[in-house]
Amino acid sequence: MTASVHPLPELVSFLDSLPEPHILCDRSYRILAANAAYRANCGRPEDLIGRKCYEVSHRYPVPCDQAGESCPLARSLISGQRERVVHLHHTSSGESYENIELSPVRDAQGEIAYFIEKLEPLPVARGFADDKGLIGRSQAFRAMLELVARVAPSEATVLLQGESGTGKELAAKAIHDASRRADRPFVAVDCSGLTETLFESELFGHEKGAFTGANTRKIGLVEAASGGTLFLDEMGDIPLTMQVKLLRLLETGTYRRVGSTELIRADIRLISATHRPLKTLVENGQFRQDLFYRVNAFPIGLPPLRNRRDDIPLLAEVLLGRVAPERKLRIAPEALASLVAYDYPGNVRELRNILERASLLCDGDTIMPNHLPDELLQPAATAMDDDLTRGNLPAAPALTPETAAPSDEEIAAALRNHTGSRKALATRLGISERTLYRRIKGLEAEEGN
Ligand SMILES: Nc1ncnc2c1ncn2[C@@H]1O[C@H](COP(=O)(O)OP(=O)(O)OP(=O)(O)O)[C@@H](O)[C@H]1O
Repeated sequence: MTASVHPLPELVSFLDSLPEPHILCDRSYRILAANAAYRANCGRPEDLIGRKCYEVSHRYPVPCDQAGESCPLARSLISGQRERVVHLHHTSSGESYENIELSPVRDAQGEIAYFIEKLEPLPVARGFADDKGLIGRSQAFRAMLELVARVAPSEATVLLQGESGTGKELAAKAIHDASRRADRPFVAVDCSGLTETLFESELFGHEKGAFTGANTRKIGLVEAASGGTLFLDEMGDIPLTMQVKLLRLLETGTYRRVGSTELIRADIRLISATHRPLKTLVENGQFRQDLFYRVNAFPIGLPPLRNRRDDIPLLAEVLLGRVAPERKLRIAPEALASLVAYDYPGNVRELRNILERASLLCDGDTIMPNHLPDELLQPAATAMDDDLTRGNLPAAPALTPETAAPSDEEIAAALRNHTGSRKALATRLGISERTLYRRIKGLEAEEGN
């Protein structure tokens, strides 16, 4: 039986028949009824009925829009229609992201009298207890998550744009997991690692004898992803000649294996990612405009970590639990202050690496400043001077999608001067480690010519 204080028996019994958690509120945010699914999720009737929805879900003393979040009830009162938002809610299993759908219910005079709120857990971020999901609470992160949640159930082609280590692959996987294709394959392809000749046969497969070394017939990644999602990472690195083939696949929905004349129908959803500004590449003639419009149907920007600094304490805590699950490590306030002040050219990946290293250096249960790398402990200018005296590269300005990738000369100079690991160098250049390897390979090939 639905718990309620309201004499609306038909509506209340209808709510109780619904499997998803639902509540009925009045215009002043008061919960009038909660169905069984909601009570199982969020608490006993005496803790719910008559209380304000923002107190129950958020533990806020004021409505969400006065606490810096968007409030679907306030929005619905203005728009007069159904509103959807993504909120972080307190549930019986801890904090978790929920899709909230709020529908107004009108009285006989046509005035909005009540609201029905439906809650659905968001498969794109199953809460922080999950060992893989996206983590964040900041405004910039929520705006990104809301787009991810909205586009996931559709078939739209998505372009994820953001610096290296901002979580593009994690977001792509989240979209796949929340889509109708979730139980089919998610196939990730690193386009920067593929040479021109490999690109076509890897993507489309080849027939036996199609070229020297093709001893057997091989299915391509498009076929392997059939029914699921194909994730093309580092889309900006696809050579122009291959862009034509990709465009044809997207336009016709068909492709041919190398060495075959048979047309095969592709059943994939495409998600691509880039840390390079595709628009600038189009202007420079390095990326086809027609392909750009195809892949850019639904762009989502992933914010760099330094633009969502308020997420660092939460990220640090959850990531520490992920890198050292068997230990109960905590972070000393001084160490946390250094973590929050740092700029993270390598974004969340760099934070994760810093925490992994700190957990290995820490014998006790508290991460102290001396477990953190030097560059976090010095003011920016001092860190840079120090680096210069050691002959290391000064921290490169972090690459944003608006700025260019480092030139070959910059990479060659960085390689000559850098004494640390390749991982550290990639971080400083603001590119992923695999991109650095590819660029070094390119430089070596040039030197060999
Ligand atoms: N919001 C986040 N919450 C939790 N972990 C994250 C988040 N963003 C990134 N990470 C972690 O940071 C690392 C890098 O993430 P990911 O590979 O998705 O980044 P990327 O943008 O695809 O990087 P690249 O452009 O270099 O391929 C992974 O270990 C991932 O789990």
